[in-house]
Amino acid sequence: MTMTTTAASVTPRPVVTVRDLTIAIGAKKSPKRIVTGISFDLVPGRIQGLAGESGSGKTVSSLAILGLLPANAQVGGSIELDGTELVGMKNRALNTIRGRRIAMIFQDPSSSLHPQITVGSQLTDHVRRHLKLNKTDARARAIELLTRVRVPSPHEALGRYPHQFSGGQRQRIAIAIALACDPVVLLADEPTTALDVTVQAGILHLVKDLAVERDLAVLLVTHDLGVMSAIADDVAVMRNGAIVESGSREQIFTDPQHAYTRELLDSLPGAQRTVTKENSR
Ligand SMILES: Nc1ncnc2c1ncn2[C@@H]1O[C@H](COP(=O)(O)OP(=O)(O)OP(=O)(O)O)[C@@H](O)[C@H]1O
Repeated sequence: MTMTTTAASVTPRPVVTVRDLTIAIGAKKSPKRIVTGISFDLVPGRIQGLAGESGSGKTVSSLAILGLLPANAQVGGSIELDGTELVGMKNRALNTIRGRRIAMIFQDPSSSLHPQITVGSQLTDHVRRHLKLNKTDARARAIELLTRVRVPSPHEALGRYPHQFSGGQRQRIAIAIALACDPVVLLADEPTTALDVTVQAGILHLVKDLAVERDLAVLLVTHDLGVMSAIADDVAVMRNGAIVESGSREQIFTDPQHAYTRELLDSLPGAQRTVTKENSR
């Protein structure tokens, strides 16, 4: 007898919905339009990619989700987190969401790590502040997180400073801090761009595994289509502040519809293009 089930085909409800997002930055009377009405969803357990060349508006869009745009930015449209509107939300309210429900990692892990504070203190201060854990529980949590992101010798790592780790390990530590409060959303902006190719794959697979095991909705921002094809489930391609095409990874990489997407794929070096296509099957 053949068993059929519909459960596997049901995509979970998005935790973040971005609708008609517009962003302009600059003087009130003549701001520069940077994002011109983009829409996408972030779904638990899935990785949504935002691709496109430098300056297309990827970073600005992800910063808008965190409410981290400069004061002279004008934001229109809607960004909902579990039904709560974030656009126009007061900074104080946003502060409780940032780092707690929505976390972010950046290209340069050093930007999320204090150079003069031990890794242990950075992790335990974070969980003690947000989760109100006592010292012992915070330390146990820090070790558990470092173990999960596969930082070698987690107990010793707690007493070391960021510069005593390699770039890849620093990014793992930044990921541990990002995960410390069990966020529902992870924004990853060029998380492997500063790393050696050999180190990149490990970080990408970690992000992918974490998305699945923690039901984390991930926004992966990168200009690198090789990175995108390695782990994204869905891809939106941005150009000049607009999304020109979006679809599943497979569709974007094997059957691109928009001329600009084809142009981006064609600009990849031959070998990488083959890998990228193979990754997406
Ligand atoms: N604070 C700001 N004030 C004025 N313009 C800005 C500001 N931040 C970004 N921009 C402009 O917004 C546009 C989009 O920048 P953004 O960083 O989002 O691009 P990107 O697609 O992420 O590219 P990259 O990978 O190079 O960061 C660029 O033209 C940039 O100069």
